[in-house]
Amino acid sequence: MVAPPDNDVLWARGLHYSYSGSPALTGVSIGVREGEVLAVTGPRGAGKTTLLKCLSGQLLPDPGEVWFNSAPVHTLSRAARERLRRERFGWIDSTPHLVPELSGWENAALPLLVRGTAHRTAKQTALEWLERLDVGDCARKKPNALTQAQRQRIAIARALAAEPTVVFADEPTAPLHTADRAQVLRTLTTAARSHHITVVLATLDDESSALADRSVTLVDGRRGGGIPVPDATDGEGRAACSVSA
Ligand SMILES: Nc1ncnc2c1ncn2[C@@H]1O[C@H](COP(=O)(O)OP(=O)(O)OP(=O)(O)O)[C@@H](O)[C@H]1O
Repeated sequence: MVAPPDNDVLWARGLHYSYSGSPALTGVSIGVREGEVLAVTGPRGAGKTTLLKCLSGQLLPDPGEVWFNSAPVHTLSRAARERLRRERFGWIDSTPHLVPELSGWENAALPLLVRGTAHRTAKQTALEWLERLDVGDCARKKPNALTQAQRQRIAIARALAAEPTVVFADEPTAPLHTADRAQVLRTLTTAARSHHITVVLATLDDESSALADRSVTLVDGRRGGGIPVPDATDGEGRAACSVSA
């Protein structure tokens, strides 16, 4: 086995994945640098979600290798991969999956409470993240009293509140109105950068990938040509990186 480069928080080589014999990834290799926001773009069905699931240990590539912080993920047991996901990764889906019985802040605090964070600290942290995502007024409401956009902002707060090493965001602004999309995505990327959280963002949308440091394209389960983001600077003035082939 070839060891991954030290500065890649995630590194994957030769990823293949098929659903019942139908290929979704056919030999994708990718490195994700620590602290970067990497956009994975490509048309519907290109394999973006499957790639994020392989990188996050939800799916096991067959064959293929995934390394996190220079340690192999693809050889871990299911339980060890679940623990890794719980402790080091966050996931934002294209639709918010909140626990209906819990209030907004309880949903946002859930990963912290599961980790054993003190109740008071978990609540305080969750409330701060809800404020940052402009849903502070939803803290005491149950999901069924909220709009889809409010629920999605809570799901984003939940993913960030636990300050994971990597957040995987699979078309996270899909349920939002166009006017909300850029603002929520900017909040997500700015917050992630200020907390040194790496983001792998699957998106169909050019506006979203413009907020990333780097962009890679999938076409039919393979890497297409990468598009360097010409002048992607965020509020902190971070410069764009070029694509690694
Ligand atoms: N659970 C599944 N069972 C069978 N086929 C699947 C499943 N999930 C994805 N696929 C197929 O695998 C291929 C890649 O899908 P994937 O969802 O990874 O692509 P995507 O780029 O994320 O697409 P989208 O933008 O539509 O979400 C597609 O052909 C899709 O139909």
